[in-house]
Amino acid sequence: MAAEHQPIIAIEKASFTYEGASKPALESIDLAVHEGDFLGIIGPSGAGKSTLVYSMNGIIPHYCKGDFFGSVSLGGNDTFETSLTDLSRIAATVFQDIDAQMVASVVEDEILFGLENFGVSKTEIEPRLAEALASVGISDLRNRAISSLSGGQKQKVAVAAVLALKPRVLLLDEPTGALDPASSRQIFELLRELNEHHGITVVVVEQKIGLLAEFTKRLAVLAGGTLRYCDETRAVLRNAAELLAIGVNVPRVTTLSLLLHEEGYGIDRFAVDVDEAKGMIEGIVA
Ligand SMILES: Nc1ncnc2c1ncn2[C@@H]1O[C@H](COP(=O)(O)OP(=O)(O)OP(=O)(O)O)[C@@H](O)[C@H]1O
Repeated sequence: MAAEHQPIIAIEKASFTYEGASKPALESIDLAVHEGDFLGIIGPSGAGKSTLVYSMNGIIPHYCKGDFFGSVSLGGNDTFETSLTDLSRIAATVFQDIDAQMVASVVEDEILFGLENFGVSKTEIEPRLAEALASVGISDLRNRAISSLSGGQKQKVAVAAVLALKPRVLLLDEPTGALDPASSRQIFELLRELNEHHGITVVVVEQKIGLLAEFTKRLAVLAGGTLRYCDETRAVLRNAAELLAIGVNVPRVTTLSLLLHEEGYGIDRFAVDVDEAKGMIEGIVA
């Protein structure tokens, strides 16, 4: 296979059991993410979503103790054989608890910290810092105290700090968990911009199904440590009854399609957005 066609993340038969746990958090996961993908990961609480992110960025097996089977490669490097430092040059992670992730008290210092740690040369630091702030749209926050920022602004600082490191993959674990709907949407608009115009592969764990439906290209559904679906977002969402049964929400228009189908309206293709729902209802009325 030509190198450019190899997935940037390739997970093969990966299983992981945390030390002391009675059952695996991940079981026999096969998942390939190609460069340019925008993959959403969803599943009920305890499904293994964070564990899957940790296995993509090398925290598993390097940092979390437990039994790891199978293989994961990141940018063609086996995560088992590659140091966390080298892996972090390929994939940058924005963790669930951004307050715990922040190390500095002022925005520009937060970004400088990563650049200095990565050994970026002095002449390159300023342009990278300015570019990272600009690409996230927060150049005006450069000298602000992080403690004075809103949740959405902090999330953008966290994204800028990892973008300055020029990763090929951006991994985010519930980046909108603490945000209101408008700020959540802004974060996804930013992720789309980074994906479409900067060529960054995005993998995001997220509970807000409306955002996943609108912004992601593909969706992976985890439940009980196993991968139940992984396909184009719209194709996955059409499995409305199955998703609801495993505790995953679907867009409201998809639930409506399911209800109409159960009422005997013969819906053969469930709507996943408002336009499709409009077409479906016009069809029924006609
Ligand atoms: N450090 C740990 N030690 C032992 N078990 C753990 C540890 N971290 C997670 N687990 C267990 O592994 C399983 C998967 O957890 P994980 O955090 O990956 O799920 P999740 O889908 O991200 O959940 P949530 O949506 O609640 O964040 C759960 O059963 C959890 O209790």
